[in-house]
Amino acid sequence: MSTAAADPAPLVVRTVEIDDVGDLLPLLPHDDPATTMSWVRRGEGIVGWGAAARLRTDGPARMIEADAWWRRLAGRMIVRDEVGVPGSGPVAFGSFAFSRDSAAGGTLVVPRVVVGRRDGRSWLTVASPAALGPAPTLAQARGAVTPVRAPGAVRYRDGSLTADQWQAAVAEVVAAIRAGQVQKVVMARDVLARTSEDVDVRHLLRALAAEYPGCWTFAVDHILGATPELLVRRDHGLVACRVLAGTIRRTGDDDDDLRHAATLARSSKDLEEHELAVASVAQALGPYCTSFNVPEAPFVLHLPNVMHLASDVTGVVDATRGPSSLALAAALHPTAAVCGTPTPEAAGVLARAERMDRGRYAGPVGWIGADGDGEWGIALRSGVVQDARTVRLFAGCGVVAASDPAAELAESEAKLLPMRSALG
Ligand SMILES: C=C(O[C@H]1C=CC=C(C(=O)O)[C@@H]1O)C(=O)O
Repeated sequence: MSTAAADPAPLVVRTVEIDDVGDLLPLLPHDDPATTMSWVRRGEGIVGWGAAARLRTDGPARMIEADAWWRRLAGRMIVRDEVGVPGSGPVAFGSFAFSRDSAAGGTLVVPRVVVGRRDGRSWLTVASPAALGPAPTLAQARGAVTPVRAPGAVRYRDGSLTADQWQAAVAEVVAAIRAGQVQKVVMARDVLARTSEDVDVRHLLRALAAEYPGCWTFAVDHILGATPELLVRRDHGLVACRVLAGTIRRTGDDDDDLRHAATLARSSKDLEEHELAVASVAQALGPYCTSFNVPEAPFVLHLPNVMHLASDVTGVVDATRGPSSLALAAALHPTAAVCGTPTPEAAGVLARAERMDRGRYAGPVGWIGADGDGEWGIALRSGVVQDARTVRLFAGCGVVAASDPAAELAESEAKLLPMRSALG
């Protein structure tokens, strides 16, 4: 089921080129987690604020309904785009729950203002129901800017399970895998952060982007984070997915880390986890592609906190009649990197073992343009702003027959680190 504020009047969308803005994140004018949006990597991408149109969806068809709503809305817009690059012109940011049964559902938001930067070019997009007026300026579009605040002191407490309970749950899942019920299950846990000052999402986003420039720093409708995993990008018919599964922690010592990277690349436990994740992407994407490439072996992706086995899967779809980036995200979700193998059985096992609703964590997050192109990540290494001073952090680990609960707990702590250090 979906609800939009009303069937909105046709939006007028205007994009103009502006002087190089440098950093995008400092442009965000306010701290409202409902209407502060980001999709930024290595200083490029888009940020947005305000809401010219908004859709809320639920249930198994939450992404497909959102895709249809966007197609209808985009089809009725009056557009003047003087830049014509991915992310200019009309865009909607979205985030969707991991589970079809989650109360968290999904959201698509068309920001009132978007600022983008790509290949040295910067642009400003303004969307409103008004008639096409004079070209907007960045200062007008930002309006009143509030100062960025740090969250102050932070106290952490257990989420749905204590660390011991979570390790016991992982042990039960390992037993179920060894008994042949499933092959792989991704087990997640949550931790609650309580801050002494109100949370300003801009503070967290800037810290994440500074520490994890190679990740996509995202924010949409209360969830934010820095994810290394690209569920799908569609750009003029070219489709790309960055599949991650199989992890080792960084030690901080470069020589040790290089040795660990070599160990990871040979680890049969991690290679098994990774192969299952790649297979799930290949199976879901294959039917939509006219050609398709899956690398023979993964490479090791180095992040400041962990290293992952990574594979870049690419394909070609029909750019005019093929599925949109959001439809592809719907087809791919949930991959075995966040759910397990086989998908339905793993989803059942994790729902029982985790004893929590994952909400938007591990769901698709990203943006879509009027032509259906866009980028969708998996909302990992993330937190949900639950109220002014509470952020719920999440992290998960792929569990296979050879997994050890204590090692998985340590891995989940390493994956919580980006959000913990952003909180200060
Ligand atoms: C589920 C998460 O990570 C996935 C992505 C990369 C590596 C993973 C792993 O090695 O377990 C997980 O499959 C998470 O970060 O919350």
